[in-house]
Amino acid sequence: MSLNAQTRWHTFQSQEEINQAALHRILAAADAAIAKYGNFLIVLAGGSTPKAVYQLLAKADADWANWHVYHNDDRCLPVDHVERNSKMARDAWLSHVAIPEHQIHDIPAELGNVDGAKAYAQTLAGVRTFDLVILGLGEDGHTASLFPGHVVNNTADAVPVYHSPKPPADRITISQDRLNNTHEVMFLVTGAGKQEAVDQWRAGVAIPATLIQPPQGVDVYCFGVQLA
Ligand SMILES: O=C1O[C@H](COP(=O)(O)O)[C@@H](O)[C@H](O)[C@H]1O
Repeated sequence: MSLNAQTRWHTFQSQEEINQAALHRILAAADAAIAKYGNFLIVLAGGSTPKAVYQLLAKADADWANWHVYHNDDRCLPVDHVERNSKMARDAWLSHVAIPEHQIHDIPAELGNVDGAKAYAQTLAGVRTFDLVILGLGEDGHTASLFPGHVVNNTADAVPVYHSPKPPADRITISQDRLNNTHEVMFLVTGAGKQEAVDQWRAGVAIPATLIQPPQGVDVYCFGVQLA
């Protein structure tokens, strides 16, 4: 199957429509996984795009006791730094629901990219195929902390990132191969400045987001005008 055939584009007219659709997709994936496996393994995107969806999840009714939460990347900054992806997710959502603390797996990016990546690779060791990976798209086409021009590093499930073009320079990301080890992927693509990356993606140009090709393909939630 071609790359584009595995990329399903879902278009919406407003941010609120995207947020509601994403909310329902996440809750449905959770119900299905808990019915099948007894638990739900979700991997969160960072950045600004998913925050409103996380705020909706904070008010949702779900079987939180069976949710296990991971992050697709984080920035090497102090734990309580406003730019930490884990802080954003906790403030918007995770601190407001009854997911057991030991099932919230923050990336220990405060340890630095080498030690933090090693520790997170150990956290991921033996974890089954993820159920749902949520991803964002940067203006330069990056996703998670997989950046254009960087050598793809699949030596471990979590790997250090150096010289990120988007600050901070040091980061940790789940590797391409481990992100692809998932039943579902949902990209949330909104925000100014993403049009060029979307155009490249749709034209079949290789950008970091196109490294994500799990067996079931990916679903991209974006505005209709982005595809016009
Ligand atoms: O730096 C990052 O950027 C991407 C996109 O962020 P956004 O603010 O444009 O939504 C994000 O998906 C990634 O997790 C984050 O670390």
